[in-house]
Amino acid sequence: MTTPLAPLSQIPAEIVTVADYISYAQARMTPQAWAYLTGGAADERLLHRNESAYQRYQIWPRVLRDLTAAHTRVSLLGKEYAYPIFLAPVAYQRLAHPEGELATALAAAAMQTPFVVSMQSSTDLAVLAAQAPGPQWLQWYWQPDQQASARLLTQAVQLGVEAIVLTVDAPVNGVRNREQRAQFCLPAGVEAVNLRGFAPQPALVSQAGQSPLFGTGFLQTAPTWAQVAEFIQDCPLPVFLKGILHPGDARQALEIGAAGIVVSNHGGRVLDTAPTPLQALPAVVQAVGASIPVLVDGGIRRGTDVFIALALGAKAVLIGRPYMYGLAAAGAAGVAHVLHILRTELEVTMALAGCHNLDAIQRDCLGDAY
Ligand SMILES: Cc1cc2nc3c(=O)[nH]c(=O)nc-3n(C[C@H](O)[C@H](O)[C@H](O)COP(=O)(O)O)c2cc1C
Ligand SMILES: CC(C)CC(=O)C(=O)O
Repeated sequence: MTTPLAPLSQIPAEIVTVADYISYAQARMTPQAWAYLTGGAADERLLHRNESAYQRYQIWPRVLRDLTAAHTRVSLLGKEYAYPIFLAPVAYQRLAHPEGELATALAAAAMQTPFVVSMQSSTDLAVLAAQAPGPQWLQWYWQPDQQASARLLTQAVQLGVEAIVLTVDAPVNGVRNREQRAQFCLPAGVEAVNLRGFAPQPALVSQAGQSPLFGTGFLQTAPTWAQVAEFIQDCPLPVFLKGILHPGDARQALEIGAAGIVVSNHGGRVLDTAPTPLQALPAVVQAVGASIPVLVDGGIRRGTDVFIALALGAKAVLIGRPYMYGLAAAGAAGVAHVLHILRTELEVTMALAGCHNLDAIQRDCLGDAY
């Protein structure tokens, strides 16, 4: 087996797109970690559809508009962000780079954009808060251990976390065949450090003849609407729900007091036959109206993709794998460069589509989907 290369100390001039990072990232990870990072569920159809969905739209060029005061600022929950491209929660980032989440947090701070830290972060939340000054949100999986949950939430508030992003689409991992084939497991030294002290989750039973999931106790850790409503009510921070696709679920999220929604299929890692976020987005936006912000993630690889998502009603987007490619290839500099590439592409797209700010990006900027 070939040993992964060391991270790049300088970014080569030939890396000019997100896709250019892929081969550099792969050469710097073990095949097992690569399977975890890039894989999707089952046959990975959705993983590919998430990206190809963006190719169904065209963007109308509009000419001769005044762009002298153009900007990409976006207001969310009473705060202004420089541009609408945020970093999605990705677990165990020390699989990609020895500095893991700390490198990502430093890049996010330098690039002035929120980093949603995964609850399964391989770096301590306190270390991130102490060493990286940028806005941090915390992704959350509802936990049956209420005492440990309350302790972590209190700590997050004290550390200045600005919002909670409660992931609701993965009560159980999808069937991840690529990970299984690669026999992925966490290497020594990479663990969910913020969950130390939490009661262990029941294990899935996989003996022939026994129900592998139902009745094992595993789903006792899966929350219901009532538990999420209670969580939102008790939480001192605004709570986004991540992993909503159906407009009925979006309405229910609004009813129970969610501060926002992330339309997502978990990057194609849960149910391979789910709709793409881009397909689901317009109906979700219609269901909740202007009352709460709707964000979207999954398959965004170009600034034009960001533009299309905004035109279909998203307030901002999140990226997952793109910044992990940057992280694996070149640490904090790679993450920052990926953000810079996408931000540049978005601004160029806006200029060519005649949009001087994000409010100008509307549905009629797009040609019909085919
Ligand atoms: C390796 C990996 C780990 C992830 N870990 C989490 C996680 O801990 N919590 C979560 O809510 N979503 C997680 N996600 C999903 C991402 O937050 C996001 O929804 C997805 O990556 C977006 O799709 P994209 O990778 O095409 O940008 C993970 C995704 C990847 C690729
Ligand atoms: C620890 C995992 C459940 C993190 C995750 O959400 C993922 O791998 O997609």
